[in-house]
Amino acid sequence: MALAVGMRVLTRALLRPWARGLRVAPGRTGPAAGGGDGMRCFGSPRVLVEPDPAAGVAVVKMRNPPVNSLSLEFLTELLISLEKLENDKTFHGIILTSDCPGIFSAGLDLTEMCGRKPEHYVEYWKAVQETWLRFYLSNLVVIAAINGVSPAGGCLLSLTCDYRVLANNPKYTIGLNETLLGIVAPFWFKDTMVNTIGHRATERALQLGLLFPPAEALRVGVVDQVVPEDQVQSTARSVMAQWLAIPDHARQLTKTLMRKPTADRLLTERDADIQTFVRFICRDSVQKSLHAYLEKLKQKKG
Ligand SMILES: CCCCCCCCCCC/C=C/C(=O)SCCNC(=O)CCNC(=O)[C@H](O)C(C)(C)COP(=O)(O)OP(=O)(O)OC[C@H]1O[C@@H](n2cnc3c(N)ncnc32)[C@H](O)[C@@H]1OP(=O)(O)O
Repeated sequence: MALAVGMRVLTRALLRPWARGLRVAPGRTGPAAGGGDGMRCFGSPRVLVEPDPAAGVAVVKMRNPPVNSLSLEFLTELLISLEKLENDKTFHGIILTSDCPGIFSAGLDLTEMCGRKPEHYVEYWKAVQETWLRFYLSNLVVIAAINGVSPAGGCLLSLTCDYRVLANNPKYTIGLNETLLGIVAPFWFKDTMVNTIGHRATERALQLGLLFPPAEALRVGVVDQVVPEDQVQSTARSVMAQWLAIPDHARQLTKTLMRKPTADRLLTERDADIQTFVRFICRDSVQKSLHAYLEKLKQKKG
């Protein structure tokens, strides 16, 4: 039932004008294309997929410049790529990384949550929920190769993965910093963090809106490994090999066992969660905070 609702959201998204024609954008044969067996890179304007069929792995590169903010279009393209890889028996694992230098993802797109109509907020929030559910429950092994800063929704996206490798650069901070923007991480953001680093560490991190630099992120457990920047992709590949050596069905069932209770909470409260989001985001005080935050980002330049 829940899956059917999810499929409807995805199908509706695919029917949108900007989503048409996104299914396959054939490109060059990828450098990781498994020794020239002819499988090409594919993807969409904002998501580049480099398949390595010999290894059963695809590298999914986010390229929504300048900061990989998770706009409605971008989320839809990510979902389409994930679905395509899940439906292709060649692939058992994906490495999620960024094509934008120094930035993994700036999180949810603030312009999707500012000055729009309530109907837009409903549509946007459904896409955010769907992305979290799909990545969190994916049967594929998903490894995040975090090659840049990763606040809020960017951090959440990495937390849906099975393993996180972070580049050792002090600028590459990661965390759920929503409170700094005057907003609140929803319960399923919080649950995902609690499942990763525990209750007390989450309580502190979320209230203070902490963005952890690499050493701290490793210490608290937000990431599993910190490596020199030029070793992020190779490390993600070695880790992937280790995970893929486990019998798939046993690994998948274990993942489901671990994650389903958390996902079920959102699945049963999905509509209420949308209403809560829309009510919250429509508040004058919240809109003011978000506008001020966006302005601050813009003024930083000048
Ligand atoms: C009772 C409970 C109720 C709960 C109800 C729910 C409540 C709502 C929950 C919402 C959860 C929100 C999750 C989020 O993810 S919010 C987004 C958080 N993200 C951030 O705080 C990051 C902001 N960005 C930055 O810090 C920097 O941009 C960054 C470090 C990522 C990069 O810095 P850099 O110097 O390289 O680039 P610029 O800052 O100059 O940015 C370039 C342009 O990009 C625009 N930008 C940046 N981030 C975003 C964004 N997240 N969304 C949209 N646009 C973004 C920035 O404004 C620049 O634009 P211009 O070129 O036009 O100036």
